[in-house]
Amino acid sequence: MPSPVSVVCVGMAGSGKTTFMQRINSYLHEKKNVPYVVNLDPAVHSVPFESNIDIRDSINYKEVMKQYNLGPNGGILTSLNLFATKVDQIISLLEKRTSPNPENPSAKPIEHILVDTPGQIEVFVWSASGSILLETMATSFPTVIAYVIDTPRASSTSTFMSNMLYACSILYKTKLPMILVFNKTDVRDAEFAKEWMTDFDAFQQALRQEEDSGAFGAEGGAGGFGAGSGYMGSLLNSMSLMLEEFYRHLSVVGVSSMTGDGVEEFFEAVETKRQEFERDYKPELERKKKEREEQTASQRELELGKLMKDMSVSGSSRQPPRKPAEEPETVSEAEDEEDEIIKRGLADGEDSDYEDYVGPNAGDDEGLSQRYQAALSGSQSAPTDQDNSFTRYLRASNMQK
Ligand SMILES: Nc1nc2c(ncn2[C@@H]2O[C@H](COP(=O)(O)OP(=O)(O)OP(=O)(O)O)[C@@H](O)[C@H]2O)c(=O)[nH]1
Repeated sequence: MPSPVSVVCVGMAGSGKTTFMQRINSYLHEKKNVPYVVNLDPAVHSVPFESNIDIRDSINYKEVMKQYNLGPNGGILTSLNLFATKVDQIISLLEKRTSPNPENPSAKPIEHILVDTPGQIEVFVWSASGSILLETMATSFPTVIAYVIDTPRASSTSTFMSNMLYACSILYKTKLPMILVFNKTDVRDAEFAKEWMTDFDAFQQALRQEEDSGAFGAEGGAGGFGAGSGYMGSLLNSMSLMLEEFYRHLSVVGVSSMTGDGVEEFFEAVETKRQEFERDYKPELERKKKEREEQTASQRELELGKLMKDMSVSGSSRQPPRKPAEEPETVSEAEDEEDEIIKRGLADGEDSDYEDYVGPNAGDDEGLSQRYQAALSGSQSAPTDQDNSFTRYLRASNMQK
């Protein structure tokens, strides 16, 4: 059985993300292939579908704004940051729900995880918490980005190009397979967009038509805009050439979230991208994960080494005490000496007791080092009481749904 795929919907405010989520959710319900729905938008008033995990259940966005004295975007960002601290519990919950249930083997395991994100796209895509959530998700499940575009509003060459550049930057940032969803096809068919992405001449022709109609300003005008020779025209031209390579890595579908047109095609694209993820992205992600783990392990080793060194400096008798004959010659030397005296706990400057002190020997160092190793590795994996209570909370809220 193929592994469950996670579909993360991103898109500019008003592109129809939520309506699209509602549509694909109801499509899967119709197919008796019930998805697992995650809402990551803390500021949304009401969602027209049921979420299994909802950021709003654990984070009160309005309260976050008030407590941290933040504006709307800062509030969303901080809410996401708070939520991201519990990403491990969320992933283990998702893993549990997507694997076969031993108590009910006939129950169909979840095949799709649908994730809705905040309308302020940059708050999610360019924030550390957004990256953490996406990366962690991608290390557990094949993850696909569905970038929703408002087709009627992308029908001029310049807005189309702005949208493509935005999509390109998201692809570059997330490094995940992407599907371009041209939404609202009941208002404007997406054929023009597909054509512009595959046929450079068609895009050039549309560009020329817009220039001729004066869309970028009159010929010989202040900006020098004009037929064929204008700044905007040549910029759009070279950008569309540059984006050719980017287009090749995308799946493009036209959808109407209103009528449901194109939804089947969308899920075909999801399947193609899931396979692509397994083939191309997963090995790269695993290589990076291994690299990070190795880095963390060597960093931990380094910290441990430093810790052991510090302990032997402050606690052992390896450092010979300064001879009383050596008088300090400068103020800083005098201060250093005073520090030394405080360290030894000999306020009167006599160091006879200090000579008697026996620091930890090499065998003890080793034992201590092992104990620290154990403690450090333990602190990485053992869930705290707080973690457990959050998991219980998530489970409870999930059961109610
Ligand atoms: N005609 C038409 N309108 C649509 C379609 N999808 C969404 N809309 C409309 O577009 C508007 C915005 O839709 P939303 O789903 O709220 O968009 P959103 O991207 O979630 O918006 P934010 O919550 O601000 O991020 C609403 O008025 C929808 O009714 C569609 O396929 N066709």
